[in-house]
Amino acid sequence: MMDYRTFETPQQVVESLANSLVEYSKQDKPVHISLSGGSTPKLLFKVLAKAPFSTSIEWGNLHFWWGDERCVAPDDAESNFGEAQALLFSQVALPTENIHRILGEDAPEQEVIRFAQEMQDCIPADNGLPCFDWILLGMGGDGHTASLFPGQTDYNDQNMAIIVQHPESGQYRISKTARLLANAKRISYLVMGEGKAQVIKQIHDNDDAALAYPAAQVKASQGKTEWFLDADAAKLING
Ligand SMILES: O=C1O[C@H](COP(=O)(O)O)[C@@H](O)[C@H](O)[C@H]1O
Repeated sequence: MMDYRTFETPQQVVESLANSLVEYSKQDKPVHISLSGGSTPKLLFKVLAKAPFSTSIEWGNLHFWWGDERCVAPDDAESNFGEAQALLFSQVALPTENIHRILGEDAPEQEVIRFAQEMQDCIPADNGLPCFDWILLGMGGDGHTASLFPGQTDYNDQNMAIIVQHPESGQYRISKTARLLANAKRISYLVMGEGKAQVIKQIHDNDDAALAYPAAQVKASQGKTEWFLDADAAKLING
């Protein structure tokens, strides 16, 4: 059973996630968080960059990673890291060593190995795999999540990270695998806007196994999975 949380406005959705981040940061230990890319998390980054969140979060306890990265330079407009850096990290007291970016500018064949090794070295393992405390994922209009696309995702891939080509643009990306994502303690999908409402309805109404959407399939196998939606994204599931 999926946990759907619907909020009236995008601002309310991201404030709820930001409050979770405050709580995580108060734990007296390093907390490993994986961010989503694309356009949806921009508002979350902007809200976190301002008071009260910018000042109440204990940034030194938080370690940030990404579910996927485009193989571009960090200052490219397409860079998932670049977006978070510009909107959030440059505005708050986060130690630079707590930013674990995927090096999109490096050769993907080498970077996919280096990134996997960094996760293995830094993140406590469970079931023989790094276990993230919290993974935030987005969902594309085609039901993809991270850079796991419908029709080209191997849910049993034993690697931690893979090189992927975007099915339409051909852009190279590095993504966490479905198996690694599913090993997280908590997965929260952040989905906003009317353009995603139809896919949300399908995921809500159908058995996950019947759907080809990676966003329907990738769930925390031993943890909790939630959907954080604004009213527009949820408009076809809320009577
Ligand atoms: O390509 C990507 O798309 C998804 C969704 O992006 P959005 O722009 O519709 O929010 C995102 O979660 C993923 O990280 C990204 O690389």
